[in-house]
Amino acid sequence: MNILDKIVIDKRKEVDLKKQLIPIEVFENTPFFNHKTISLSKKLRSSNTGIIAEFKRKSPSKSVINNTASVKDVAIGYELAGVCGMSVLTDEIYFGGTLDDLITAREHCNLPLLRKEFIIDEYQILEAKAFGADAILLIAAILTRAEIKQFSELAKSLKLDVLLEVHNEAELQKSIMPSLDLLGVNNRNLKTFEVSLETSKSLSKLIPDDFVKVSESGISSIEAIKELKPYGYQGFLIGENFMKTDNPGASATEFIKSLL
Ligand SMILES: O=P(O)(O)OC[C@@H](O)[C@@H](O)c1c[nH]c2ccccc12
Repeated sequence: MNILDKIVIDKRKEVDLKKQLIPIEVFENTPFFNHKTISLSKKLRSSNTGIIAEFKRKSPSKSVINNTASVKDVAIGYELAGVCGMSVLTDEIYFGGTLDDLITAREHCNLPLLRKEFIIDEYQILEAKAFGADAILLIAAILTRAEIKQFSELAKSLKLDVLLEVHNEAELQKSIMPSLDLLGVNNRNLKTFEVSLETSKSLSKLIPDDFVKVSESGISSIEAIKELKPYGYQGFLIGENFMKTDNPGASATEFIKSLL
């Protein structure tokens, strides 16, 4: 069994348990549920840097990345740096994140917020909205086409943007549909953790122009971004490169300065 299979098994248990504890009516009555969302795709279309900066404490591939940074400081720092959006990991077991991180980020910045989660159930999409998200991630490797359609249509009805993540051509072909806003190519294979920017380069030509193209993972230099831009990428999702430093916000500031 690969790590992705394990994550999905644990996620199923977690969601089934939560469903028994918190009914969706609770989400529908939260202040953020009817809040106007900020579109990540629109922001990326009009940006010349396109950085989506992530809050990530640990990961299965790297174990601890940053145990001390506060989500409040990082959200404020990322916004000051001029990033286009912030991605907040909410998976606890494998990434050390929580839904509280998402709401804390919401309270301290006006950036479009992506809930970074292994979504396998509609419940998590309602939850994302209730905790202040503007966009959700759907991972093609763990969903059928029917699920991608059902989940993305629900997200759209809640005015959430949808970032669909693929890692190869088959995942991309099975996923293309009008209810998606952003198409992300993960340079990291979630089953083996191998990272290569070539994945973004080779899949770019297969992504229709109506989607905002995002290159995800393993981006640690300005050169990488300059290399990827000619392939049509308008979004660059960066986690570790900022989070591994003492001051992720300041690192993002430096990065963006040298990009402009
Ligand atoms: O830290 P990196 O290599 O810059 O990667 C960030 C982000 O792309 C990565 O965290 C990620 C991309 N897709 C995911 C799906 C689930 C969990 C995490 C991810």
